[in-house]
Amino acid sequence: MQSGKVALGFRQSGSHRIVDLAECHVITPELFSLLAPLRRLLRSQSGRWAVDIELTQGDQGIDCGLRNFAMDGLEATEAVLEFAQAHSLARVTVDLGYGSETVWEPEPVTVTLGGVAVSLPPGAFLQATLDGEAALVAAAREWLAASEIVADLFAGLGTFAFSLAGKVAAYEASRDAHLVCRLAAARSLPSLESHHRDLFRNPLQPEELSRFDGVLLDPPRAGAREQVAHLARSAVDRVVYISCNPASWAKDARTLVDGGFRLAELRPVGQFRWSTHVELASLFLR
Ligand SMILES: C[S@@+](CC[C@H](N)C(=O)[O-])C[C@H]1O[C@@H](n2cnc3c(N)ncnc32)[C@H](O)[C@@H]1O
Repeated sequence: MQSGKVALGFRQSGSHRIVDLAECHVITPELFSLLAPLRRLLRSQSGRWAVDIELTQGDQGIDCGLRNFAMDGLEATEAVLEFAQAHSLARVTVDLGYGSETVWEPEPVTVTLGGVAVSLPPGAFLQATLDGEAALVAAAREWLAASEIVADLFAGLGTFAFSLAGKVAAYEASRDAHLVCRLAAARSLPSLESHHRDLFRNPLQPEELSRFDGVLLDPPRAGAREQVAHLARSAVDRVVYISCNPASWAKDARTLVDGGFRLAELRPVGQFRWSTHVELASLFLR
């Protein structure tokens, strides 16, 4: 955004250039319909800004997070509130470098995971699309149907944990995500326990893993080198590995195979249409 001129869209592949979106067949029509009003809102701000905008469809409507957005003074604040009200947004948060500040949230925002409403912390990780999420969850449910107690590692808000049939112990490093998962589980799914844990620095040890008859992991792009090394040395014989990065998945898969696992099934999930990005759902057995 530069003195009244606004380019609103995604970055061009391999570049910092923003491609100003005229149409988009990737995001949902509901999200796309917000782009014109967002352009008007951004145009009302003075100066040169690179604003990061995050739009999420929650149970109550659209959650809009604005980062590096100068909401200085009463007029700017009123413009944001009018924008939120006019478009029936579920929430607007503004982050000027000190964390997300909620400026509009008539009702607490939730997302429903496995039938359970879970509070949505601003900026929390969610799978990018509902159908991508459904395909990944279906694979996990199928492969872990007979498991009585499952560890869900890198669990986030509980996308998988709330959808699995047996008892689940969820492990997650983000405090916000762990706390909302714990709260929703206490209210609606007592068979789910949520643990706050950094699995890079403090992965589950082979003896801790021995109480599980299935382990699901869904790490960030870097993969889960330390955790997978412990899994390879554990007594666990069923691992469901969900990955957003085939390169780190391949390295971790090598470690599992060297530890005696075989790759029983692999399902690519094209969650990001018209991109080369692919998610993997995989089942390792021994
Ligand atoms: C790809 S997301 C998956 C989240 C969840 N499984 C889902 O489908 O919504 C990876 C998750 O790993 C968490 N994470 C990142 N580094 C971590 C670490 N060192 N230990 C534990 N969790 C971590 C992130 O906060 C994020 O929630």
